[in-house]
Amino acid sequence: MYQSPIHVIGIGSLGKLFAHSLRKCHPELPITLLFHRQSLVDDWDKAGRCIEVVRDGKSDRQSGFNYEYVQQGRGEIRNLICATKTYGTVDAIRPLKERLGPSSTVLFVQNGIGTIDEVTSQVFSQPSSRPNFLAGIVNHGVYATSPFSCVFASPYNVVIGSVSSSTSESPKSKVANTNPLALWLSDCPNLSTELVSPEKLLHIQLMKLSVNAVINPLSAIFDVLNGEVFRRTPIRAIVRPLIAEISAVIEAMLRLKCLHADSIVAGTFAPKNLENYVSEVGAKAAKNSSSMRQDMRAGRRTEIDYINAYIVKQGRNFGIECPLNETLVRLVKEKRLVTDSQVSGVFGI
Ligand SMILES: NC(=O)C1=CN([C@@H]2O[C@H](COP(=O)(O)OP(=O)(O)OC[C@H]3O[C@@H](n4cnc5c(N)ncnc54)[C@H](OP(=O)(O)O)[C@@H]3O)[C@@H](O)[C@H]2O)C=CC1
Ligand SMILES: CC(C)(CO)C(=O)C(=O)O
Repeated sequence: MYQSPIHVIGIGSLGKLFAHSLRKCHPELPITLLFHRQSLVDDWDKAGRCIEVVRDGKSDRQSGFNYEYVQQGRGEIRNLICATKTYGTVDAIRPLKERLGPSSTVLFVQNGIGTIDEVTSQVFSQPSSRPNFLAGIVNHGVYATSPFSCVFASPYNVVIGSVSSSTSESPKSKVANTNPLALWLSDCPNLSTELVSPEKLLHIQLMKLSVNAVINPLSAIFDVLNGEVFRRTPIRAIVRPLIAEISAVIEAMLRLKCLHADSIVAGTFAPKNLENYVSEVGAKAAKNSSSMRQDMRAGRRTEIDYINAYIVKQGRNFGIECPLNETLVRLVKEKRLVTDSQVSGVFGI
């Protein structure tokens, strides 16, 4: 029944959730976990070769996975879920290049935008060698408690669609709802997956990018929970001009893309509407500590290159200056904390 097994690379919080959800819903589906470190083989044995997901305090352990050490793996990969952090994507996909081809599908489940362009140009520069690319926008909240256990802390939904990189032609598969990987995922009750057209996917990706470009860096440099970004007057003062930059860049991108995608709803990315949307999400996730704040606090690399730096880069293509985004990129990269009284000096507002 299942002719095309699934491989998962990036067995972190989301990788575990996706593998566990697929196993639970499709007990017969062959699922292979791809380990990039030899130590994961020992961790896997210690975990009893199970993935544990804890939801509402209840633990559920799923077994029956295959695993491969990436360097030793052989054979075609038909379906791949890539759940690495954005900045680790090219390094994760490159060793799999010879195993992926035009009849493979790769689903990227990541925040931000830009990884598919990098994978296209740095790994699959020949269009004839390129797999189908899907992107998943994940609105769930999951965190890992050990190498093969995680807590499904805030369930919401996943949106999946076909995507084309800006350096390639239009998506090979116009709709995700004929793709087996997308269909298997959409069967999983835990994931609440919606399959959408490439146009709608882009629209939702840009909405999520806007949210992440405001809440993530501001919560990180001021070291506050999400809700404080919209409550604290000095931080709020940055939100409006920051959104004006984001809006100008996204509208320029859409004007270009709308030649091909006229279903994108006009006006959604106008500054006022975008501000309302971003603050609504901020209110819903007010008590969350953003992923960027957590990364910065832990001294880890952040995903700023795929969020605000992406906006700065796109802005340059359209001749749009983005000084606030540039400042945020710099501060986050320097892991610099800012106090309320430093706002006017640092941001010039
Ligand atoms: N967690 C969440 O709730 C959500 C996350 N996201 C996004 O999803 C993406 C993944 O996030 P998350 O699961 O939290 O991240 P994690 O850091 O938990 O997982 C990433 C995993 O990728 C592994 N990895 C790193 N380099 C490679 C490589 N070269 N080959 C294979 N695996 C590699 C890491 O292993 P190692 O331990 O060696 O670093 C780690 O296990 C991010 O873009 C994030 O923003 C989006 C929405 C919600
Ligand atoms: C929506 C938000 C800001 C929730 O915390 C998020 O996606 C993140 O932290 O990366």
